[in-house]
Amino acid sequence: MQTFNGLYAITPDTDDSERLIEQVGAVLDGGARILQYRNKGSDTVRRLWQANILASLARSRNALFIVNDDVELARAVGADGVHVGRDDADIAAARAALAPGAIVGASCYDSLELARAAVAAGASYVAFGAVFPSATKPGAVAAPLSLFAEAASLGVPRVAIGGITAANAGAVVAAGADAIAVIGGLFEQADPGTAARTLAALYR
Ligand SMILES: Cc1ncc(COP(=O)(O)OP(=O)(O)O)c(N)n1
Ligand SMILES: Cc1nc(C(=O)O)sc1CCOP(=O)(O)O
Ligand SMILES: [Mg+2]
Repeated sequence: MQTFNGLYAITPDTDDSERLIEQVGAVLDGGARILQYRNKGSDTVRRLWQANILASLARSRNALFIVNDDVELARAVGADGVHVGRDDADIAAARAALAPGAIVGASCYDSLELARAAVAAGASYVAFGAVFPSATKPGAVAAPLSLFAEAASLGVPRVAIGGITAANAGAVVAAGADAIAVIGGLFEQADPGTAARTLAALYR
């Protein structure tokens, strides 16, 4: 797998494809190394269309492209991988459905035990969150930053998610997160490109 670290941008739910493409282009140009297509609201046709365009955009910037939840969509657009949580496909099934070497990321919430099990099941990276209160997912469980040091021995990249912004991301990086996954801290900002540049700089 190409080095998996840095700014991990996750798309907001939107039907406005034109704006989404413009914002994602700016975020990739700002230094995001990984892009996740996450869209819980649009219909299947629009999701396929958006995912295809964003996959090309990510490829053109040498960024990894991951699809949230939907293994079939990941296959259909030739994504680098998929991200699954507790309500999604299991890790082994996702891996079996994708090309050899595909990335399968796993949500582990606030649980080191879940992370150990995910790695044993073949996860390529583990994600802990929410590290800060998230307006995108207000009900998310709170995950302490101490998890990142505790998970160092797992031997896979550790991703932080939830409420991450330019104002608090330094603490997450200092705690040991290999990547910071961000929605609102990019796509709810007046200038997503500048926000991306600020967040990506924490890994340089
Ligand atoms: C990088 C990353 N981490 C966590 C999640 C959350 O996944 P999940 O718990 O399945 O919740 P939904 O995103 O599907 O609402 C993620 N998508 N990406
Ligand atoms: C999709 C998601 N998963 C979370 C978890 O804790 O597992 S928090 C979250 C929302 C992330 O968006 P924002 O950067 O706007 O807070
Ligand atoms: Mg999910």
